[in-house]
Order: sequence, then C-alpha cells, then structure tokens
Amino acid sequence: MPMNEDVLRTAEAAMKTSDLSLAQLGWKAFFSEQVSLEESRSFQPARVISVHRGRVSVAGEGLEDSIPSSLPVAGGAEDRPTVGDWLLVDRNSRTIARILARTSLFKRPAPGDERRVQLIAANVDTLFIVTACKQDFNIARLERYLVLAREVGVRPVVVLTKADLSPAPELLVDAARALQSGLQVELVDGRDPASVARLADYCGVGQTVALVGSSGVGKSTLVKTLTGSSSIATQAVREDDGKGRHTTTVREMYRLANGANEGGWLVDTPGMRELQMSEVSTGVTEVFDDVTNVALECRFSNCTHIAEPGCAINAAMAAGELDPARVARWRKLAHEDAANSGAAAARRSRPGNAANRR
Ligand SMILES: Nc1nc2c(ncn2[C@@H]2O[C@H](COP(=O)(O)OP(=O)(O)OP(=O)(O)O)[C@@H](O)[C@H]2O)c(=O)[nH]1
Ligand SMILES: [Zn+2]
Repeated sequence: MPMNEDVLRTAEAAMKTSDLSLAQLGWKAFFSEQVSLEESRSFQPARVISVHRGRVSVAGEGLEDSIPSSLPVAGGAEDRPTVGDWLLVDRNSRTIARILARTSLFKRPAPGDERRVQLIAANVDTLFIVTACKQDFNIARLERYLVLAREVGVRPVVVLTKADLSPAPELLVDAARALQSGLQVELVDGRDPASVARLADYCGVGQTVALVGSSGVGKSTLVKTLTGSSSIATQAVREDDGKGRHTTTVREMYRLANGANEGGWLVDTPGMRELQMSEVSTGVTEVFDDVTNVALECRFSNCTHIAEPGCAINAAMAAGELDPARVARWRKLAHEDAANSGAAAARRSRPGNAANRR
C-alpha cells in the first residue's frame, strides 16, 4: 500500500472514539479500583458520551455503540446513567451491568417536577466558572458558583474573559482570588489561542472539564478556541437506535483535541449551562468558612447575628475583621439554603401520607 494512503487511513481511524484508550477516555485508578478481576472478564468499562431517550452512546476500548440505558435492578434517583458516567458493560449482551461510583455529579431538581432529580453530568474534574471582566463581573455570582463546585465535588477555576476590554483586569483577578484560598483564577482573551493556552493544563489527556457562566460571557468563544474548531456545536454522531434505524444526535461530550495536540473532554449539555445552586448546604459552609468559623464563637448557638449579646460576627465586623458585604451575602445564601431544605422537607411529608392529614 502506498505510504500516503496508509497515513491517511491512520488519520481517519484516529478520529474514531473507539480507537481511544481508556486513559484517553478519562479512566483513572478511582474507577479501576472498583472493578474486580472476575468482573472484568465478563464486563468492560465504557464511558457515556451522550444520553437519549432510553439509550446511551458509550465509548470504551474497541467499543463505540448505542446501548439501552436500563440497569439490571431499578435503583435510587441517582442510579441512572448520565453524560460522563463510567459503566460496566456486558461484553456479550452489551447491556449495562452497573454504574461505577462517580468522582463528581451535577444534578438539579427536574424541571416541572421538583420531587424528581435530573442528572446533568458525572465525573467532571474541573469546572470553568466563566465570567467577563466587563459588565458581568459579580462577586456574589462567583461565590454561588464556588458553592456549586463544592457541592458537586469538582475543582473550580475562575476564567475571566474579555481581559482585553478591561482597563485594569488585575484588580478583578485579585478580587476573585480573595474569595477562597488557593483558588485558581485565569485571565484570558477568549478569542486569542495564545491567551487561552493557559487553560491547557486543565484540559490534558484524560481530563474532563465543564463550563458554566451567564449568557454572553464568552463560553462558546472559549470552546471554539480550545478546540480550534468552529464546528463543535454541530458535531453529530450517527447511531443505530436499536430498531435498525439510524438517528443523528448531537454529542454531549467533546474531545478537546486541537490539531495534533491531544486533549481531554468537554461536557457541554444544555442543562450544564443553566446550572444553579441546589439544595445542599455543605457548600455554603465551606465556601464561607471565614464567616462560619467566626459564628462558632457566638455566645448563643442559635445566634441570628442581628442584635444578640456576645455575637462574634458583629464584633468581627466592628473590628474590621469581617467584610459586612460578605457577611450579608453569606446570610442571603444560607437563608436560601434553609428555605430550599425546608421546601424539600415539606415535599417529602406532603400528599399520599395519611398521617399528615388532619
Ligand atoms: N473582546 C472580547 N470579546 C469576546 C471575548 N470572548 C468572547 N467575546 C465576544 O463576546 C460575545 C459573546 O460571546 P459568546 O462566546 O457567544 O458567549 P456565550 O457565553 O457562549 O453566550 P451564550 O451562547 O449566550 O451562552 C461574542 O461577540 C464574542 O466574540 C474576549 O475575550 N474578548
Ligand atoms: Zn452571632
């Protein structure tokens, strides 16, 4: 076979997901530790690339297929495959044996039925919290996203876009860095590949990233520059729907390969872009640990930090040790959180339960 044809064929084959190794797909010790030698004889690991009604597209070693999304035993609300999940798939029947435990999980109450939970993505390593140096820069919003990252279990990285439009973007970088010790903050011009290159470390082989941020901050622009492609939104997969028909669907996990540079994965589902803080309170406590640590010193354990004697929060604000604006934001988030949990508790004890009726 002539050399160039060979090269061409190799290049073509390299485009296929089924030629990727498990490590390239994001497989880590965390997952392999969950699989016994015995299990691995009958089952192979596969990652969920997209989710459709009743089916999932998966990729594994030598495997690229659309398979039924049902599990052998119906489980709890989170026992459904979602984008980014690692599954054990039966080597013969190509059915799902089980979902491996996740490193992180994005979810939200299902729209229209808050008693149900909608899974958005799993096993994301890094969350790019995208905000623009101009109009959009808002500390309270950043804090909300940090709370979300904490709840979900992903590493947050604040990406400040439109650096070129701000006269003093360093001030914003400092303001963002001050929110959490060790917080990574990157300043970019999203249109400029040289500038966006500073995000490459988070997007390496086997890494999975996701983006959140308000409309217009430059998420699509960033994705375009990261992938070196403008066709990402239209990348489609043709797949068998199990009834012999072929359907075309849009991928929800994209390869961040830029030319010859191999990269990781970007999760970009409609649900991801709209994410809000959910019902769990742990994130608020941890993101605001400077405030909550002081609150531990209040004389009364149920102190409302308004006018109680011995309130450590008020004392710290008076002494200039706590920023009153940050305390106000903490109060607001903690309050919303309590309201959410209260609503959830109310829902749990609502209808159907005769004991609740008078
Ligand atoms: N000057 C400058 N303009 C930018 C930068 N990043 C994005 N833009 C521009 O900002 C506008 C909005 O960018 P998008 O990438 O569409 O924003 P988005 O966050 O994807 O918005 P949605 O699609 O609504 O979620 C576009 O006109 C971009 O060209 C930047 O770093 N500098
Ligand atoms: Zn107090």
